[in-house]
Amino acid sequence: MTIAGSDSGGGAGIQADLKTFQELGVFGTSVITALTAQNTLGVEGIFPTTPDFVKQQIEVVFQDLAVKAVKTGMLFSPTIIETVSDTLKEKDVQLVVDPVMIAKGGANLLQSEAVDALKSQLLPLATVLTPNIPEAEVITGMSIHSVNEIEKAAEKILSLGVESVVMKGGHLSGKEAIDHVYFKDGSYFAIQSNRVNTTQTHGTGCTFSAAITAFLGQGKTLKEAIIEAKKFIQLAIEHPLNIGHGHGPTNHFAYNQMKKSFEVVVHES
Ligand SMILES: Nc1ncnc2c1ncn2[C@@H]1O[C@H](COP(=O)(O)OP(=O)(O)O)[C@@H](O)[C@H]1O
Ligand SMILES: Cc1ncc(COP(=O)(O)OP(=O)(O)O)c(N)n1
Repeated sequence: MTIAGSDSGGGAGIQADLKTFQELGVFGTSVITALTAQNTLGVEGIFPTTPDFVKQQIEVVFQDLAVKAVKTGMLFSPTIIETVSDTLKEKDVQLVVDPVMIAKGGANLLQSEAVDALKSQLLPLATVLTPNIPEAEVITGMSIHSVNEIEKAAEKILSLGVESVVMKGGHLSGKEAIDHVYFKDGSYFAIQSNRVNTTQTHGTGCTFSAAITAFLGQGKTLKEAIIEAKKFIQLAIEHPLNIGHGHGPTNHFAYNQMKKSFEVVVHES
């Protein structure tokens, strides 16, 4: 299940999640928290769903279908976060939280007053949190520029009650795109791939977290799911569709077309 906003342009949000689920052979269900009028150039409008209707969508799906894993994306407001948290805490599922805050074009996809609810209500339910660097900075109140600061921020995030955190390196510079993964039990690994010099990165975070969710739903361990999701997003970025006039979407077909010839580098400590 994905609980997220709709991207009318199809590159991020619910649409990216369902395309990822489909490519990975997983039956996707969706709970829409907001409609956005959006394309590769930016977000032009946001129309949130009422919290009661968000709850109704979740309950109706759970009453009928055996949901194995859930991800959250754009949740927009404190009341939607409270509703999603209250509803999910009754369910026995693995939860991937992508703390979507600001779109690449600069639009606010999470009201600033919603950050407290995210931290206090949703994060304690998360199997894994997948912040990019700016999101990790908002959650921790720290500024993050080095691996040392990434580790300190991860410790702070783990203290909020999440089981594990993937500190995504997409927003840093360097020849490699490195994601650092920390677990509550103190274990750690990092996954490294070549940084692609491209503007075709709309929806990278949504696609990556949806792939983790799909692999968890198929029964992979969290570590296996994160590593395989990194392959999915790397191939999706490396083979862009080159559509639209702004930040184009990633290519959800690439993993199935090319995965046999590709591995990412995993560092353990
Ligand atoms: N230019 C890039 N080349 C290779 N991998 C990237 C690139 N940009 C992002 N990634 C990867 O895509 C995933 C999503 O990261 P990121 O873009 O930081 O998330 P978000 O969309 O939330 O900002 C991460 O695994 C990150 O390492
Ligand atoms: C409806 C919706 N949800 C999430 C996002 C942000 O997605 P993300 O994967 O972080 O990609 P960018 O916005 O950074 O390209 C969105 N734009 N719309």
